[in-house]
Amino acid sequence: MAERGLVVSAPGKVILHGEHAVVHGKAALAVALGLRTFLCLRPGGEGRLRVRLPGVGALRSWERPGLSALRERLGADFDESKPPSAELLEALKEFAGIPAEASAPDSLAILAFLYMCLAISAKYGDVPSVDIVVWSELPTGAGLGSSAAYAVCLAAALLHACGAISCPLKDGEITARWTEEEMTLINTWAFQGERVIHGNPSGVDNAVGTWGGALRFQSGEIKALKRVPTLRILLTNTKVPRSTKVLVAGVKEKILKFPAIMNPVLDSIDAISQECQSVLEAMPANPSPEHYPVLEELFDINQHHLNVIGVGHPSLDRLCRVTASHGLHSKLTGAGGGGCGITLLRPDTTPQAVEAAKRDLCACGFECWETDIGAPGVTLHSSSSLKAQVLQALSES
Ligand SMILES: Nc1ncnc2c1ncn2[C@@H]1O[C@H](COP(=O)(O)OP(=O)(O)OP(=O)(O)O)[C@@H](O)[C@H]1O
Ligand SMILES: C[C@@](O)(CCO)CC(=O)[O-]
Ligand SMILES: [Mg+2]
Repeated sequence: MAERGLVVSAPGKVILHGEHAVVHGKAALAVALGLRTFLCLRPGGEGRLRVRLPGVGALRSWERPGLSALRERLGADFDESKPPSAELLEALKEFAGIPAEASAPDSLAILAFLYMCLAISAKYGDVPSVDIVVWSELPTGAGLGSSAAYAVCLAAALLHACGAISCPLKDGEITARWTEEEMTLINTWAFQGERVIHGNPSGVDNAVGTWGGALRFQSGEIKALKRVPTLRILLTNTKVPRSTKVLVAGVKEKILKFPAIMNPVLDSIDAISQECQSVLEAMPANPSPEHYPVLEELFDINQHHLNVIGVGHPSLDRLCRVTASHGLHSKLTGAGGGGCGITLLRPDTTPQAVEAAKRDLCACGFECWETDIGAPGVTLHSSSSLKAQVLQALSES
């Protein structure tokens, strides 16, 4: 590890279509957001590992011998090809003094850290004494993949600290990316972190956090979209809190209760993802308005489907009504139940029209912003290029 440490970052994501259905083997289309989570890893005090997570108000520190003893005791249970077992997570919670039914953001974040740290060091060798601080431009728990961006940053930093992946940053460079093979490894371990936080994730969010850009994800298969036009998306955070884990479990229950009713809905969502992909790939790089009616209609249909499978929320209905009154089409994104919605802006939607919609959305107590999509995936930064942000995060924790 470099003397002054290193900084890694990973983007959040927007799911255009396929949330929830993707957990059940259907296709999803997702794009990386221009909002990122950052992690700074620096050599730490002798014999200790320290983690500061100002975004969830957590600060923890452990003696390395205590962690090594725990790893020895549980070593056989760490297997990155399987979901972490309930017994293993219980043992980690007991060690960290986390309540058995923990679902608070700080508890889940610490649990994911401990799991990844011990599992990675069981496989690749000890994590040295380090100080870790994580900060984010993403709202936590709002549907923009904050858990996956966190897990991707942790995976990259811990794999790097153990020497399992290289340091691709050359002297004088500000950013660098890892090789395809290294990114596959980062993605595998980030998925394990997501499993600790989400219970039963599909893997789409960590795939976008790792690879960035725009991709189609189905049953673990990741394909970059052939061509993605410049899409203008307005993001709105209803600020209604929700848990992806709880929403995913609720959908599963509904499918088990009404399989003949719910499975066709999932098939229809799958068909929406296919149709949207075909439209996007047929569009020119700078699309003209005539391509938009189909994309808008697909947003509307999918939003109805997501309500049918039980992941809507009155705040999201309101968001859709407000944007519809400005001639704009919206759907929830991510797990739903509150959190964020996305609104498709046409190339000819005027700045005045966007401002008017934003004003009405803000009057509902929502927060909105226009953002870039198709951002790069997991990235290594020179720590000097992000010095101000590192100092700010340290002062907040
Ligand atoms: N910056 C962060 N620092 C530490 N933990 C974080 C951070 N961001 C997210 N987390 C962890 O991720 C959890 C939120 O994950 P959750 O999956 O519910 O929401 P999301 O990932 O933002 O939305 P979605 O999964 O719908 O895209 C938090 O409770 C916390 O444990
Ligand atoms: C709701 C979900 O489909 C997307 C969350 O961003 C869950 C997942 O795929 O893991
Ligand atoms: Mg998540």
